[in-house]
Amino acid sequence: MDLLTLTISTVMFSAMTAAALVSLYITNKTNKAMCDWAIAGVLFFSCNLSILVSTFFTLPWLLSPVLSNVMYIAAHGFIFSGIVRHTRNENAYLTIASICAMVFLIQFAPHVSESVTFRLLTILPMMMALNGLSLFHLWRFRNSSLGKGYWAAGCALSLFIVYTLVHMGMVLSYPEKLEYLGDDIVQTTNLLATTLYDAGITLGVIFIHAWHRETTLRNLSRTDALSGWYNRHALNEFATREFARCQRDKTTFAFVTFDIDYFKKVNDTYGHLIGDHALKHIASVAKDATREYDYHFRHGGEEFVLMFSGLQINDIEVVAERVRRAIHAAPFVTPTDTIPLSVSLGIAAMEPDDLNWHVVLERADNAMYRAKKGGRNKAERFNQQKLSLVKA
Ligand SMILES: Nc1nc2c(ncn2[C@@H]2O[C@H](COP(=O)(O)OP(=O)(O)OP(=O)(O)O)[C@@H](O)[C@H]2O)c(=O)[nH]1
Repeated sequence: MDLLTLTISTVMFSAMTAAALVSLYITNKTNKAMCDWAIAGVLFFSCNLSILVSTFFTLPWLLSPVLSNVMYIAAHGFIFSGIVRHTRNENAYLTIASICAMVFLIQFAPHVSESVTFRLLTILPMMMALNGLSLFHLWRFRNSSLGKGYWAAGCALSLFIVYTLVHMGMVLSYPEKLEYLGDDIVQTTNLLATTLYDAGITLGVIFIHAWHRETTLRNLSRTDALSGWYNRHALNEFATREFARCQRDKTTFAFVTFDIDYFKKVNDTYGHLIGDHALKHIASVAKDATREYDYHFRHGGEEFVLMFSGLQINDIEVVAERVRRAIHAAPFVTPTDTIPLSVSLGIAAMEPDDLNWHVVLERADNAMYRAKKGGRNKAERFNQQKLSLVKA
């Protein structure tokens, strides 16, 4: 393929990737990372276009190569900024502005302004540093919940960093052959590598975006909108998995269920809106009284479920009592009133012949029922004999 055809293909390809990134941003304008990546796509396209135009017309030196190089570095900078936004919710505009200013000014330096080789040898390391920072960020956050979406962008960045080193090697090996445009191996390889990088990084950021959406939707489908705790659907998923794991590892598996006492009275007296706020309040106090890695579910209405694995039953009783006390000690305060709240709790652990988690939950519910019968605002552990007495 001759260089002109290759250049035209590169321009067409970058136009398509820019259009894809801009379209993705338009479908979700709140996604700031995608905004940065869309800008990067447009900048890559503009650079490639300026190379194509300069094959037909002699552009002013300030436009090509000076501004063209600045745009190319800025494009890599916006990829980096999008990654920083995605992982840390910050932008990297100051870094981009500083590097672009440096690239702009450096091209006026005596040797650099006259020589393509010098220009490349100053710009390529900066580009490599930007891509290295992007890669470092993805690597640092690889174990986060969104980390699985990073591998494609990580591969594209790694390969391009390796190529940049090769490019620098070629620039040093053939300095006399380097024309800004010309039918030589450096130019051809560079256009091919740029196109491949464009494809790789575009697929990479689209994959990050898609994985983010997938994770958000999955979390939404598992979350109860009012309390922010997991919902019934998630209970089914996590309890099935944990029960099987605990049975296999011969470790403890237990539920603590709790229900708000006289909650109907709260709704009847203050209305459902205040009732909803009271529910949120209870969820927040109970969550603070337990550990981050315990499982918290809203089972429905005003009933909540805590799930524990690997914790001794006596320790679970201590946690249940802590939850009860914390809720009792934190009445719900409205602008006009202070509403005292309490909960009744039931505790039950897995027994050796249990076939599934449903029976454990049923026992915890029975124990909770006993706590209600026994005066409320208390925690009861499941006890077969006492249950018979309650039922009799
Ligand atoms: N505001 C609000 N109320 C709810 C929600 N879900 C269930 N409830 C209310 O919770 C109340 C439950 O009442 P009951 O089952 O009679 O129990 P209780 O009044 O708490 O009495 P005990 O449990 O026996 O102490 C009902 O008034 C339901 O309408 C909700 O999402 N928001």
